[in-house]
Amino acid sequence: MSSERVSVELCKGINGLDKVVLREVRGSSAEVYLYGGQVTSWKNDHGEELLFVSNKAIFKPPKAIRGGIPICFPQFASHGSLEQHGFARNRFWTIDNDPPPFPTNSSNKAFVDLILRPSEEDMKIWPHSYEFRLRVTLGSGGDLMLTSRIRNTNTDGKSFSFTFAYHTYFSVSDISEVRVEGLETLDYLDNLKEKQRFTEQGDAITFEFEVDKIYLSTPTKIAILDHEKKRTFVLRKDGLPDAVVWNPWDRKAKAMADFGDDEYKHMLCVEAAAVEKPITLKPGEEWRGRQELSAVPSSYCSGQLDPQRVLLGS
Ligand SMILES: O=P(O)(O)OC[C@H]1O[C@@H](O)[C@H](O)[C@@H](O)[C@@H]1O
Repeated sequence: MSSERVSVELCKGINGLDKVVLREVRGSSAEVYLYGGQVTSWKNDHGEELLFVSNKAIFKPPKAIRGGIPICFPQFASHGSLEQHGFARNRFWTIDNDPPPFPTNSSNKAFVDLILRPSEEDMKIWPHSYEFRLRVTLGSGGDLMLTSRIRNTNTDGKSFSFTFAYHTYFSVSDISEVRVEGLETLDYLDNLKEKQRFTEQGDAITFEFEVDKIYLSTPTKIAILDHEKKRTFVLRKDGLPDAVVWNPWDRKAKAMADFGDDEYKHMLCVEAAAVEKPITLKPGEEWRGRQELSAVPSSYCSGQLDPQRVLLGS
């Protein structure tokens, strides 16, 4: 799994949990815990951490790791009868050494393939047979790509439906200096208002209090601008029409045992998701959902991403 250009190493992480470390030749890296199939670190070629993981994160089952990129499957949040965000994030995944071929070319890239199949206990709470294959790839420019392939392997002829999210926690310098572009004017369901539907106003999204919204039918590209860090995250997605934006703010932060009281200032979740319309698979069918993250240095001032706004002077 390694070449002279890139490396992929299986080693022990916190509490002796297995993790895979991906390294790219220019120095960027990523870490993936087999517990949860969860990316917990993504660093650029200066060694700067780009994802948020709480200082109070508990790296111990059954609690999901607070930060990085938890996988929400087969249920997003409380949109169903399963535990919050489903169970994939607190199961042990295994390395898949012989995955079916991928259409994308991963040569010269550091990647790892993981797989999750249901245990007998899982079948009691969600009575479906599936294969969930996750490929995590670190691109040559340090981009981080996650591709999920979920296949219905039921032998009883039954379809199943699920909701899904890559629950990405971005590390930001100061939440009050952050804006999200690409979600303006869209409809969203507000989790803080009994999932009622509203329409976002025209401006880019900024943060002054708790936010927990599911934006619907979003564009494939969303930008998260961190003015203080002079960094822009670009999230590209495929197969995932929705985008969740979450920051717990101070009151909810205090209520979470595995999250520091002030840490809400330094994180923002923007989650490529399929929530409003669950994905349904017949036996033998496979679904794919892809998220690609890049972090680019920027000197963006408000509105510079959109030349139209600069012209209008708003
Ligand atoms: O604490 P958890 O289960 O990891 O969930 C964190 C948050 O995850 C977000 O995706 C949800 O929209 C929020 O409602 C939820 O509070």
